Amino acid sequence: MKRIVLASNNAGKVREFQRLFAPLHIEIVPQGDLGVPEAEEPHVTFLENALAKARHASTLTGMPALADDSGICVSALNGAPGVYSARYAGPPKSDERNNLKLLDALSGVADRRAFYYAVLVMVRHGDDPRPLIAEGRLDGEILLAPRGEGGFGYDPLFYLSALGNTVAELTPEEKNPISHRGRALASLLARMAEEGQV
Ligand SMILES: O=c1nc[nH]c2c1ncn2[C@H]1C[C@H](O)[C@@H](COP(=O)(O)OP(=O)(O)OP(=O)(O)O)O1
Ligand SMILES: [Mg+2]
Repeated sequence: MKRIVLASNNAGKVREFQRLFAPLHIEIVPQGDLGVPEAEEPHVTFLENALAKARHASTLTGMPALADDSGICVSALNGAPGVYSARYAGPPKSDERNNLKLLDALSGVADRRAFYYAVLVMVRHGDDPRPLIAEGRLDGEILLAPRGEGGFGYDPLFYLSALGNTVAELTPEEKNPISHRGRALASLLARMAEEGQV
C-alpha cells in the first residue's frame, strides 16, 4: 500500500498521521485534497462512525481509506462528551468553545479523570467485508485552565501527571508514541503486517 486516503477533515489528525506514516513510505492524502466532502457521523459508537467515514472516503476515491474516530471521555460526566466531543459546544465546530464548555461542566468538580480514545478503521475498498480495526487509549486529567500551544482539540486541558505537562506542551515526537492515536496506529500496523499490507 503506497497511498492511503485519510478520511478526516481535522488538520491536527492529518499532521499526526502524516508524521506517523512518513517512516513507512506510505503517503497519507487528506480526503479534502481529493474533493471528498465531510461524511455523516450519525452513530453512537466510535467504531461505527469510523467505519462510516472510511467507507465514504474509499467509495468516493477508489483508494484504500483510513478513518479515525476519537474523543475525550470524562469520568465525572459519565463518559461525555465521548463520540460527541467534536460537536460538544454545538456548531460551528470550535476547539476553543469545546474547551470552555468542558471547563464549565467541571467547575467545582474534584474528580478530573478523563481519557482520550481512538478507533482506527482501514478499508481496502468501499465494500471491504473485513475492515481492519484498532483502538487506543490515553489516561489523564482535566486541568483548571489551558496550558500549551501544541497539539489540537482538548490538548491544552489534558494533563499527564506522569510527565507534568499537558498534551499541548508536548512536541509531536513526544505525543505520538504515547497518544491514543499513536497506540491505535501501532496496533493497526501490526494487523496490516499480518495481512501483508505494509
Ligand atoms: O489527540 C487529540 N488531542 C486533542 N483532542 C482530540 C484528540 N483526538 C481527538 N480529540 C478530540 C477532537 C475532537 O473534538 C474529537 C474528535 O472528533 P472526530 O469526529 O473523531 O474528529 P473531527 O470531527 O475533528 O474530524 P474527522 O471526523 O473529520 O476526522 O476529539
Ligand atoms: Mg468528526
